[in-house]
Amino acid sequence: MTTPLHFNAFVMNTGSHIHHGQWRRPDARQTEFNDVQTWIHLAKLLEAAKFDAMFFADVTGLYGDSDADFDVYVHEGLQIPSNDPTVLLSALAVNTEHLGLALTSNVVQSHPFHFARQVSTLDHISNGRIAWNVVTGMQNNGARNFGQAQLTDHNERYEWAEEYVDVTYKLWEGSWDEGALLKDKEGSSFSDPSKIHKIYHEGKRYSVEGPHLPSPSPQRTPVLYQAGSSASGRGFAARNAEAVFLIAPSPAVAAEQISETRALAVSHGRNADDIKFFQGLSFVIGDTEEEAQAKALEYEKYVSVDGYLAHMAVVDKTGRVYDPSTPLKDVDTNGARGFLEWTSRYITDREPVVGDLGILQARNTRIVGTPESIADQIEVWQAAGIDGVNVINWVIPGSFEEFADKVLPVLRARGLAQSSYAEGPLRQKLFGSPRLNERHPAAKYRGAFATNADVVEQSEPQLVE
Ligand SMILES: Cc1cc2nc3c(=O)[nH]c(=O)nc-3n(C[C@H](O)[C@H](O)[C@H](O)COP(=O)(O)O)c2cc1C
Repeated sequence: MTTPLHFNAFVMNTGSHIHHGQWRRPDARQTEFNDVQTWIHLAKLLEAAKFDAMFFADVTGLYGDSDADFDVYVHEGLQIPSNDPTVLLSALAVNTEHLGLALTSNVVQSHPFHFARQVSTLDHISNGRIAWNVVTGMQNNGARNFGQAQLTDHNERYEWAEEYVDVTYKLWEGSWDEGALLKDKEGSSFSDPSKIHKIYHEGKRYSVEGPHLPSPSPQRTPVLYQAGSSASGRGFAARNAEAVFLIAPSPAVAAEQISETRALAVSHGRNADDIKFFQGLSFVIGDTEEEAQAKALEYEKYVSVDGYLAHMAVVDKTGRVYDPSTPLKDVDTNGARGFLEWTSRYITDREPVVGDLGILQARNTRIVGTPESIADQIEVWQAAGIDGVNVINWVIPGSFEEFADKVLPVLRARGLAQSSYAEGPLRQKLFGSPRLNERHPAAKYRGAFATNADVVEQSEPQLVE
């Protein structure tokens, strides 16, 4: 019995998200990222192809340890200019019916009371199709944009995230009981005060009285996405996430990360299959192997080595990207050292240079082949334990159009992709139930504030001004 995989389109509301340089291609429409119609068109295309969700990445600033190379970011359109996905999703919600809509929001960027309200509003607008990718950031510049001197220490960022999600869980799950919203015209009561509660959160960073202002949305808590890979990141994901993202270099590495995180989830009282794992992959599709290889070379002509280097923060101590001809052994950077070492080991027949990093990044997790051979490769990833794929694009909308037209039919014929949407909110489509299960840490807040004096009894009569 084969189990269908889930498919997300991994995008960002910007010109150059992952595969840097490709926006220069004549068929690339990511240059029209400011035009809402670009995204509406893509969302409709994805829905027609029965993708599970459209997943927007986001950042709060520029990459780089020491402000990296500002010129490179600007010339490459490397995540600048970029727009806020949270705002964009409301436009996509009213133009689609079944597609999941996932936003990324960093704990640094908005107060949890405000953020929880925005998400509840979106979940109402979309009839329960919202997911939240919880991130803590990797950018000093992104932290400085929100008044921090620099990026908060790694472990502390995840402690911060724990408090942040805790506030939102209290608001989403605990503040309003079921049946609180009455809209009772004859009885003259809009809502039942005995079923709406303040949360009185007092923590290290936040003090939030409540109640939550929106009434419960279809999912209450949005589907929770996370991509932590460090020990503290994986711990956070094991406790909180319902979907975890990997960009593992091979199925074997993915299998290891998946089994470790599943075991951690079990140690936190959850079931191993309470979390679904999505591997990021990009595809170059040809009708023959030769055609696919030729297309891959053609994509490589557009690769911006500088763009990949700046994204990886492979910059010297003054923040400049290295010249592509610099031997790797001469690179002294605080950026992606692991990838540098891996590249040095991979290229053994000549002196590896900085330019190799860019090309290898473009090839990383790329599958080149016919629809049939791509489906074979996806089966290998599934055997390693993944539940889904985040499809990374070269061009918008072409990469998704091709995947939908050529690869999905082959996957469908093998029982590896859904051919229709299940009923209900996004969580119901993914897990069979619209609300978080009772093993999730947010579930403990259901009914937890019922002993708080209810809102109306507690407040003093107010004069209307
Ligand atoms: C597929 C994927 C998508 C991600 N999207 C974002 C994003 O949109 N914004 C962001 O700040 N970080 C993003 N990250 C980074 C992760 O949130 C996380 O910080 C990173 O994987 C490093 O893990 P660590 O925080 O445990 O060290 C993403 C990571 C992956 C693998």
